[in-house]
Amino acid sequence: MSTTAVQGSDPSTVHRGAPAGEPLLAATDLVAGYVPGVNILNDCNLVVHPGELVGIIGPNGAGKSTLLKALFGLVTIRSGSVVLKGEEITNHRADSLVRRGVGFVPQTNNVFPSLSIQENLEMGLFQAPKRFNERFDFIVDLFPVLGERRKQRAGSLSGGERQMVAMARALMMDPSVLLLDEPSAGLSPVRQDETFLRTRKINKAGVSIVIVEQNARRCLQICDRAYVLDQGSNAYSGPGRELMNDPKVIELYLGTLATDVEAAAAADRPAPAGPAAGGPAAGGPAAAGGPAAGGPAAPPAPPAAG
Ligand SMILES: Nc1ncnc2c1ncn2[C@@H]1O[C@H](COP(=O)(O)OP(=O)(O)OP(=O)(O)O)[C@@H](O)[C@H]1O
Repeated sequence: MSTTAVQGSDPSTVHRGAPAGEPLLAATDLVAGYVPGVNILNDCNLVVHPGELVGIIGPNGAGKSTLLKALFGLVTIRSGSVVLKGEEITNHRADSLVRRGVGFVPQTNNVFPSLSIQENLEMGLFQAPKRFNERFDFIVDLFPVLGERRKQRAGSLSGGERQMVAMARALMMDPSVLLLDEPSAGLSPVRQDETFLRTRKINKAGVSIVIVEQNARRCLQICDRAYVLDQGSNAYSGPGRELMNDPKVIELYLGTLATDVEAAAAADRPAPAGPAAGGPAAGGPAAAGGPAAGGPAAPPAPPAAG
């Protein structure tokens, strides 16, 4: 089945493949931006149903990170609405969103390097410290290594391990939906794989997830549904594996099929032209927003990921 290009904001095309029933999170016709008069999101739509893992992919500068930040109150929404569990949360402050069940993991500066793993997790629960033992048990069930190494300084961890701590910190408040901003960025391929598996594991534990990713193929492999954003609007949407095999999405956003490259290599001829596989080149503007808002002050930048 080929994927439907999104036309206007007809929910049946904008949210193709979405389960029936009341969504957990629904963003409708969002217009948002940083500079007065310049909109980065243009009538952007997204729904997340309970238990879903939803991906957001698209070229550099498409507005993927901006969409997450708008959902989390870090970028002002100029028009449109965000509804969580039937309740309007448009432009609510991040700390209030955290209390209501929205977790956010920024792309960078997302751990306190001078604090231990346990202290980082305590920071994630500063609005409800009495729940520490219960939530810590949940985290250690998911990621046993965090229990074994709870006294280790976060700054001494590898990039992939720091991402794990950042996700765990956001999970401490028991969110119903977790927003992940490019968790694989800057990691080696092996660490990226681990990060995608961890994301899936968190989702299987019952947490709905919205994940923004540069690594479009891996993202489509793990997510239930995905949205392709282009210039701040929905371009395509559908089940992850359908999008991955849709010729238009491949041509515009995913690049040459790996199988084409393999076949070309075997035949010792150039692969078909197209953008680099794995999505457009990284190196877009640095994401604004800093550490998970709704939490304590910004931790200093962690050492380079590895
Ligand atoms: N803090 C900011 N102030 C002004 N403009 C910004 C800010 N952050 C991002 N932008 C602009 O918003 C647009 C969308 O950026 P955004 O980071 O949301 O895109 P993206 O799809 O996540 O891209 P990438 O994959 O490169 O991270 C870009 O044109 C960018 O320059």
